[in-house]
Amino acid sequence: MNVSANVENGVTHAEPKIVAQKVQVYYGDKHAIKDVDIKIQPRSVTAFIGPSGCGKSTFLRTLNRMNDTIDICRVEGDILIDGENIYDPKVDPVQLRAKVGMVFQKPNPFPKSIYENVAYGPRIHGLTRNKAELDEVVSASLQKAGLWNEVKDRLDGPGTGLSGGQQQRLCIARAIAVSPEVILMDEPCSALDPIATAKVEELIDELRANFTIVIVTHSMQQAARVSQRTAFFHLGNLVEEGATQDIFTNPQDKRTQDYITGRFG
Ligand SMILES: Nc1ncnc2c1ncn2[C@@H]1O[C@H](COP(=O)(O)OP(=O)(O)OP(=O)(O)O)[C@@H](O)[C@H]1O
Repeated sequence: MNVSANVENGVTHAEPKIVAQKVQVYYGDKHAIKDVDIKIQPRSVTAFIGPSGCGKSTFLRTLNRMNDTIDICRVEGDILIDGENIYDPKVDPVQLRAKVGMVFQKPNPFPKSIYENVAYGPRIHGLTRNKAELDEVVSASLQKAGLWNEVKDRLDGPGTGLSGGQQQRLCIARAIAVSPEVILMDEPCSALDPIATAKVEELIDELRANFTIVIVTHSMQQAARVSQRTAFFHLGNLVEEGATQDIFTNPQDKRTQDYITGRFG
């Protein structure tokens, strides 16, 4: 954890957890992210919003090098997490993705038991020494994901047998189990009904006490409900970023204003 902070006008500013500088992303010749600079605060929720195709998911994926898995994708610029450039050749992307976990649009539990879904990461990363420790990590992760009471009597049952909302919370438990510092969420509620969505949003609000969360969402209401900071993207540009309340009530750029008032998107 980065503990340094400074105080300005009585407001405490923590050191940013993530600093992106002059980030460009290309898919072949297509310039999908253009010169993006952003600082992401620790232990808070930052929402990425903007019209379809503006580059929200592409930029999100630069934060744990998920774009490395796309052949035609090229990333330029620097992304520092706790001051370390994650694109440095000495960074192991597998370790990076344990530190910067990800939850996807569609819940994607492994075709294994609920227990195994959560135990898999700690096991392959060698985080526990014995079965008792692994059991403890599995139960703690399910508790943090708000799923323990619903599944504690059926840990051997298949993860895919849960409801969609429970599956998404299982995927969040799986991400938490390897003790990440950052959790990236790419439209985590888009496949869920309103009740399951509300539960996941409540969970996101609880998780920000311990994790830095970045969420891509199509729902401005969701961004307003769950995030403290909001970044608006348009045609590959980061148009503006600020306190969520300011972005929604007093946007500085006409494009942001047009988007939040429903004039395009
Ligand atoms: N794998 C890919 N190969 C080629 N082009 C891609 C790929 N993924 C995304 N793009 C293009 O990059 C641009 C940004 O896409 P991206 O999915 O990041 O936008 P988005 O804002 O997340 O959109 P949506 O809200 O619709 O999910 C789009 O023009 C898209 O067509």
